[in-house]
Amino acid sequence: MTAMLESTMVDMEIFDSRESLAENLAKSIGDSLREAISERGAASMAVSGGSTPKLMFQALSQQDVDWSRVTITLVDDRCVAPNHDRSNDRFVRLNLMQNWAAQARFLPLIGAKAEDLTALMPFSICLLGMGTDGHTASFFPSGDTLAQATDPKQAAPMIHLSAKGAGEERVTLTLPAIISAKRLILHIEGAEKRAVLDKAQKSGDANKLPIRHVLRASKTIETYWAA
Ligand SMILES: O=C1O[C@H](COP(=O)(O)O)[C@@H](O)[C@H](O)[C@H]1O
Repeated sequence: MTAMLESTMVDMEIFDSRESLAENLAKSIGDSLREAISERGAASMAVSGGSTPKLMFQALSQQDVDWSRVTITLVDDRCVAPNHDRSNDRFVRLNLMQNWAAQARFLPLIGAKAEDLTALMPFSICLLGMGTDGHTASFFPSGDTLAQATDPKQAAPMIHLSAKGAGEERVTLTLPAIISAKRLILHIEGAEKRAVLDKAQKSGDANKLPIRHVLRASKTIETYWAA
């Protein structure tokens, strides 16, 4: 299914089960990583945390890729210790940096230097998630630096943000860093998130459903969804 919003194309791939989505998305990302390595000798990938990508990360970690040529960083993280149970860094290390993918290089977002992130851009893959409040990355409604984070002319690749609904202080890639990715993927699951995405594709205030900033600024976003 393809939906059009202004200049954005939302290509939605719908799966019968979350397991099938995880397998298919992992294979597709594996293909893109292999292609980037064969064309440029290296690949870079920015991934989201939360809970949704767990199964997909486990499948991706078993893909036959020359992981020693892949650098992985985060789309966003909570400013907590790397062993904290709400750390996206920890989530990625436990679920993605395993099996074959243990050979990949990991660049934690907390403490990353702007030049180290810029060196990875444009990312071969940028994998986004979305909360039921319409946040993506750490673009939270009412975030104190939401305007700077979503400024299409923002030169910094990452920024700190605090918001009432976000819990801890956050660090997030900025909009230009996200939408410049060669492949931009949104992975969401469940009827509630599907309804939020449907709503976000209609006109309305982007600061209230911040996924709209990405939808409106990117040309194409591949969306993977399962109930
Ligand atoms: O806060 C966050 O939430 C989103 C969505 O997480 P999920 O648990 O609903 O999958 C996630 O994409 C983001 O990386 C995370 O920091």
